[in-house]
Amino acid sequence: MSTVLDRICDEKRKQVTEQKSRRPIQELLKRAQDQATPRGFAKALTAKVEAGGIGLIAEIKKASPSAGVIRKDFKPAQLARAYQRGGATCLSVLTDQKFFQGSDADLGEARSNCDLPVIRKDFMVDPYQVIEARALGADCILLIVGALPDADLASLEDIALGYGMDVLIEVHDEAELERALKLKSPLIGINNRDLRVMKTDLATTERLAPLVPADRQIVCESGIDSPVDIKRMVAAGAHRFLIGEALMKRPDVEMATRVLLAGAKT
Ligand SMILES: O=C(O)c1ccccc1NCC(=O)[C@H](O)[C@H](O)COP(=O)(O)O
Repeated sequence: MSTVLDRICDEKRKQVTEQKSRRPIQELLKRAQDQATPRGFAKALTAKVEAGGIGLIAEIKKASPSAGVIRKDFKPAQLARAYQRGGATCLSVLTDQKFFQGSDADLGEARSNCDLPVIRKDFMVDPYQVIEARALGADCILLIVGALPDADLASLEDIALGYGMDVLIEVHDEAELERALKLKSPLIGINNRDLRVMKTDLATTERLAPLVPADRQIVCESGIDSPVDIKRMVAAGAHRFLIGEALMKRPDVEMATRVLLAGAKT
């Protein structure tokens, strides 16, 4: 039976084929080359954690397959500024249109309105999208182990690293973690959301975190809703967090970010 992740990736493959005929790769390569150096996504997270803080990747997410529309008043520039003022270390911007109601323009708008490093949160299945991410200014990309064979993961990772971008490698179980550890990137995202059945369980991080070697950095992803959740995940060994819905559903995103981070400290 096909899962939501399968459907999203199939759709991506179709979109990329269309995009390649509309915008030739040469044009993208030139734009990617012309971008300023990436802002240092992993480095910013590590600096925050080494200073004793929580490395928060705050997500700009209008809608999702699991929640439907999360935020009607959706202005990426304002949200980016609010997240930065609230104490986020990095931003995640969902650029998928069909399933998340995001866009490439959201990424540009968010990034140009703050100083934070930004991950292009999308479903990468083709080198074209990685080059496109850099052409849009992204500082990091996401690779989902469950979506791609090892050889594709390695080649997409190499392209991103070649541009000086960081790569967040996302896993959901032990077998995917084993495959992730064959790659070069230190950032290992443990997704608490099972993308096959759309259920979220923080016990996923508790189970997998002890299996992540000390030279890799865990990013705890999805389903974090409160300071209590953060403290529970810190106890499991995670100090970097990717949080979307819990912040996006609050009218005052800056205050919600502050409250979450302050509560996690006490
Ligand atoms: O969020 C979804 O419903 C979803 C469905 C299918 C594929 C990916 C999905 N989410 C992407 C993410 O990784 C999350 O947006 C991110 O981890 C933040 O999660 P949350 O804090 O629970 O919004």
